[in-house]
Amino acid sequence: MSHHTRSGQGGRADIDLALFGALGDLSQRKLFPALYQLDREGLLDNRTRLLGLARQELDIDGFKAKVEAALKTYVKAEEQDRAALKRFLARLDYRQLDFTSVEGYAAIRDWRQEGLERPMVVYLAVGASLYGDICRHLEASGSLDEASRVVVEKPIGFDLDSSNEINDAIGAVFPESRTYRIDHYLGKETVQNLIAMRFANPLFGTQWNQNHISHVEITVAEQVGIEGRWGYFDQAGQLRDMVQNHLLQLVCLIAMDPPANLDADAIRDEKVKVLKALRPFTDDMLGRDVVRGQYVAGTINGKSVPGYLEEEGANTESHTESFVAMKTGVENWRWAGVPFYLRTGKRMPEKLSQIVIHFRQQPHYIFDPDQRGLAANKLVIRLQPEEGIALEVLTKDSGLDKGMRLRRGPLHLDFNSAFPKSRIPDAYERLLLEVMKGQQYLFVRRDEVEHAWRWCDSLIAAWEDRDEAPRRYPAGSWGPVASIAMITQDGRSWYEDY
Ligand SMILES: NC(=O)C1=CN([C@@H]2O[C@H](COP(=O)(O)OP(=O)(O)OC[C@H]3O[C@@H](n4cnc5c(N)ncnc54)[C@H](OP(=O)(O)O)[C@@H]3O)[C@@H](O)[C@H]2O)C=CC1
Ligand SMILES: O=C1O[C@H](COP(=O)(O)O)[C@@H](O)[C@H](O)[C@H]1O
Repeated sequence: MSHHTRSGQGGRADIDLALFGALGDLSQRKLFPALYQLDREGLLDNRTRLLGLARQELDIDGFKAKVEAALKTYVKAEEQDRAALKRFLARLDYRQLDFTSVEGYAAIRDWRQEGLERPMVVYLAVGASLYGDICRHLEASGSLDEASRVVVEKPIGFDLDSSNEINDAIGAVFPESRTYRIDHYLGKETVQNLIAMRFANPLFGTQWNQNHISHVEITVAEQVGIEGRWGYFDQAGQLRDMVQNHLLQLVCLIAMDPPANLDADAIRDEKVKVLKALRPFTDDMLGRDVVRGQYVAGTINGKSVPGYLEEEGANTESHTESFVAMKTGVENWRWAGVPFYLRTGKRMPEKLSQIVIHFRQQPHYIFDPDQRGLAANKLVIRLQPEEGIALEVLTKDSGLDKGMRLRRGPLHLDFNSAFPKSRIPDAYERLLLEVMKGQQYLFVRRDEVEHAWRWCDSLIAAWEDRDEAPRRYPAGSWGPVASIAMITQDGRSWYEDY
């Protein structure tokens, strides 16, 4: 049986996992908790082993103590289960390793000897500058076989050229069919529901085009600032950090044509077509259709927070954007003339990720002329918090004195109350499980990364030519006033029923 399809006893994931950067932030905060949850849910094969790799000298007990502490911190108290924790810790092993030197990689090859009958997943929870070295050293040390898979984190580069270098280095060792590029937004429950909602419901399937949709809005607002990551973030900015990957993936899932089936490449082929059809930015659009912002000191939930230029390690000259809003479009038959308004920023009043599909009005209006603006449906897809989908519909206002007054109200599917018993898994749980099963549909293919960068690079080049300071916005606000003007100039507004 091929390693690719093997799923182990009872459909459980039967792999060995080697985790590079096992003591880093991502591993401790996200990956170990996700792996623990998979184990607790009975989704890991009894034989599955986890090897932590990091620079620190630690014995196995010291490593287990760190992982246990991370689980106690990052797993909800009611989900901590003594038996599951014991079983999980028993799977762990640890090797100290300098990732840049091939010496020491033999330890991975030796650890593999026990598990050769099942595939090894190599997870690179380290900066992308190390991906090339690690892949080469894994190969040179004989630690890999024809079934080994690699998982890599974002950001894949800083622009198209640097992403090509990184992808070439990975591709020299791992073929595309065994490379899993993470975009954790693809692991979020509601993001996957976009596929189910669009392609399983004829109601939406027939309406999903420029004949029926007037515009699309995507807001990904974060309450956090840059969380001590000045060194990385100031080089990147919100366009590279959030738009190039997460927001463009959301655009793809909203805009793509129906795939022929649910195979990874069928889905990814359709996403690539969307990325290729994104309207490129020209210089004259910059002032009108794009707003860059940077937060200054303000207040969130009654607490004062510093401005971007006062963050730890800041360089006070920086013009890096912590907010971006833009109007773009997908230039094809389905979406011609439908604006896609995107906005994302740090230090906004609340954490909120949502997509709003605005449907067109009826061709002929017969109700109160004062209510004309109300008369259209909106589909609100809430990614976080409180995952759910609401369809805003119009009904008659009740009461004898109301005549035929219209009233807006939601047909609402709140995942937590509709399906109270089902825990909504963290994105990393889903993604890790899919890698273990050898399924690639929730991972980003190389050409998706390339087209996304090509589009972003055109915008960045235009920004660099202008070298304008970003507009200021107070922390705790919804971004620069210009981002509101950008949409009101089209006679629309950002959806505000939060
Ligand atoms: N943290 C997050 O929430 C997210 C992270 N990512 C991506 O995930 C990756 C990891 O991020 P994060 O966990 O935050 O980074 P960290 O810096 O916290 O972790 C990286 C780990 O790798 C170790 N390391 C670095 N170089 C070497 C080396 N030469 N030899 C051995 N060990 C080494 C570090 O060890 P030491 O501490 O000793 O230097 C550290 O433990 C990055 O690509 C990041 O962009 C993506 C999305 C979210
Ligand atoms: O990839 C990243 O995502 C987080 C936001 O993720 P979310 O799941 O909390 O919405 C962002 O804060 C970070 O800067 C970025 O690198």
